[in-house]
Parts: sequence; structure tokens; C-alpha cells
Amino acid sequence: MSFKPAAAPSFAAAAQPGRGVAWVVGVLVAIALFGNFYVYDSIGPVADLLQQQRGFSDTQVALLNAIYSLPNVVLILVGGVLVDRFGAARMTLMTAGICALGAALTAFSPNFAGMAAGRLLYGIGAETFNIATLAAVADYFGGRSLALAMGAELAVGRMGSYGADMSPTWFAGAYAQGWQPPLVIATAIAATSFAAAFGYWWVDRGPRRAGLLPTGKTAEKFQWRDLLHFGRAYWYLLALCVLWYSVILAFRSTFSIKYFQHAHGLDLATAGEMNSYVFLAAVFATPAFGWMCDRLGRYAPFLALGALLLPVALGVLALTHWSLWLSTALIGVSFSLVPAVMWPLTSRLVAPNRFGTAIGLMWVAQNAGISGANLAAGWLNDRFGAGAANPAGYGGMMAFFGAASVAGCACALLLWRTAGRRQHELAHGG
Ligand SMILES: NCCCC[C@H](N)C(=O)NCC(=O)O
Repeated sequence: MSFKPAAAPSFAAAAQPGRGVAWVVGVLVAIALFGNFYVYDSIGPVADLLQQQRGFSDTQVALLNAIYSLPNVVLILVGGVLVDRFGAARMTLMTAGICALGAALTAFSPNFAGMAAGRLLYGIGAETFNIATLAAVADYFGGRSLALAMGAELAVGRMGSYGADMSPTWFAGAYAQGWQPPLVIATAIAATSFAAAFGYWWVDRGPRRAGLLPTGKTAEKFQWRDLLHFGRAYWYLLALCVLWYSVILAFRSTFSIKYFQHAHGLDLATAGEMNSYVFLAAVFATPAFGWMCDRLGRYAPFLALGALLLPVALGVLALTHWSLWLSTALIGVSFSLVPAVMWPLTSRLVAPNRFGTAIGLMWVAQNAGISGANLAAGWLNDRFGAGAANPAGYGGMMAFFGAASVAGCACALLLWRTAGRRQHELAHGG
């Protein structure tokens, strides 16, 4: 089995596609990513409506996002192999199609099982889609501004998340009609993502036929024993990745809007808007923080700072009546800083020819964590009867997120102690 996860810029083609074509591909992939992230975050804004109008429990709402991650505990590795085998453009197109079908099934299903099947289908497509789009950027920008191009693509994806949170304001008429029209809008946006993926596939045929793109023949053989041979610092990073993403995604993408409505008395549009600022900040701050760390040549201390801000923000939210702006700003900095540092730091802690395996393993564990965190939070809310009539019932969920984020912060500090010296951050390790 070969495995060349796309994030690894492991080739430097002698001849490359022209800059013009690269930019066209970059824009098309960005549009496709925007749509993909919008659909991921489309459940949070309708969570309260799903409960009021369809009688869903919090566990059911949680399952709609957990089921995205569940198949990817295995599929990420398969997805890497498929991208390798069939090329980034074909896999982007194929997975964008699966995502659009999943979004449609979610929006038009008459019952919970159908909606869950739709989110499952969407999840099956989406994480491999993420790998394929990273591969697309590596194909066209490898050897020239790759980090900046990847940062910019991630930033456009975050705009999709921002759009989903702003949708109660932008599409107030649709939300006034109930839970379904907002999900139909998400389906239309997924169709646009598919159209952009089709455009990318179309443009890509020329350079690929001209032999200007990697063929996959250089892919490394995947060896199971490779998984065990990373240094200690890598395992701290993996643990942080699991804990931090589990909290941030299960909270921000599933429950925060509903929590703001019930525990802090905001209406749906204002709650969505408050949540959206975290994503909006990340659009600009993620590339800026990446640039700053590159300039300073320091990563681990900033990662520790980003990881620390998450439990502080959750504490402010759960234990005080201070302005929601403060916790939003703290989470916004954390949400921008941690991804900006995590992926470049990974490339510094592992040897270049093991970077792909390192990322693949991190995403496998991360998906298991996100899934588990969503289900645990939903179960806790149901167990303690959380809702508009009982805001205190959210205490269990907030304590759980707080504890997980403190554990993540401890991993970041251990990482800093283990491999956070300037000389470590310059060198490739295990
Ligand atoms: N689109 C939301 C889920 C993305 C999960 C993905 N495995 C990942 O970690 N992406 C990087 C990021 O910071 O979003």
C-alpha cells in the first residue's frame, strides 16, 4: 500500500504548471473549500430549531456532527491512498460530489435516520476532500509560497464557517420558515463547491497530460511500524491535536450557538453572529500568526499560549457574567494561533519523508476525538436536562470541555519542555 498524504510537499517538479493556471486552480479549490466548511458548520445554527420542531435530543444533534468524524477514523488513511492513486483533481471532484449528495440527503430526509445517513455520507466525502485539496495546493504551489498558499486556502475555508454562523442573519427569511430551508441553502452551497471542483478537474487535465504534475510513483510505501517510531514530542502534539480540536469543534460547530441562546439569553441571529467572529478572526489571524512564527523561528511557546487561552475562555464563559466579547476574543486567538502553529511545527518535529504519515495519524486520532467529544457533550446535556428552561444543565458539558482543554494545555506545555528549544524547532526529528 502506498501512502503519500497530500500535505507533504515531497516533490519538486522540474517543470511546473504556469502561475496563471496555478492561480485559477487556487481560486477554484478555495471556492470548493468555502462550500465544504459551510456545510460542516450548518448544523449548529439549526440545532435549536431541530429540537423545537422535530423534537431531537442533544444526543441526536451531537450525532449529526459526530457521525461526520466516525468513518474517518479509518477512511483518512484510505483517502490518502486514493488521492495518491487517482490524483488530487479526480478525488476532489469525486468527494465534492459525495459531499453534495450527503448535504441533500440531510436537508430532504423526513426523519432523523435519513439526516444522520446524509451527514455520514458527507463525512465520508469531506475529510478525503480536505486531503485532496491540500494535494491540489501542493501540486500547483509546491516549491513556491506553499505555506502561504495553504494558509490562504484554510482562511477561505474559515470564511465558509463564518458564513454558516452568519446565515441566520443573512438568510433570516429562510430561518423564519424552520429548520429545513437553511439546510437546503447549505445543499445549494455544496452544489457550488461541486461545480468549482469540476472546474478544477477540467483545468487540471492540461498540466496533468503534459506531465507537469506528480504521478504518485514516488509515493512512499506505507509501513505500519513507521507509526510507532515518532519521538515523544510528536505524541504530545498528537494528544494536543486530539484534545484541542475535539473541544473547539464540538463546542463551536455543534453546541455554542444553542448554548449562547439558552445560557446567555441571545436570540438565534445574535448567537450565530457572536460565534462567527471566532471564524472571522481566524480568516485574517491564522496566516498572520503563521507569518509571525516563521519570522521569529519559534513555535512551541505560541502553541502553548494558544492552548492555554481555550480553557481560560471556557472558564470565563461558564463561571462569570463578563461580556461574551471577552471569551469570543480569547477563543478567536486560540482558534487562529493553534492551527497556524500546529502544522508547521509538525513538519519541524518529524522527518520530511514521514510528514504525511504523521499528519494522517493525527487526523485519524483527531476524528475519533471529535466524534467522542460531540457524543459526550450531547449525552451530558440530555442527562442534566440542559435547555432554555434549565441553563444550568449545560454545566456538565462546560466542565467536560474545560477538563479536556486543560489536558490539551498540559500536553502543549510538555511539548514545549520536550522540544520547544529554538534548536529543536530548527531541526527535523523522528
Ligand atoms: N472542516 C472542519 C473539520 C476539519 C478537520 C480536519 N481534519 C482538520 O484538522 N483541518 C484543519 C483545520 O484547522 O481545520
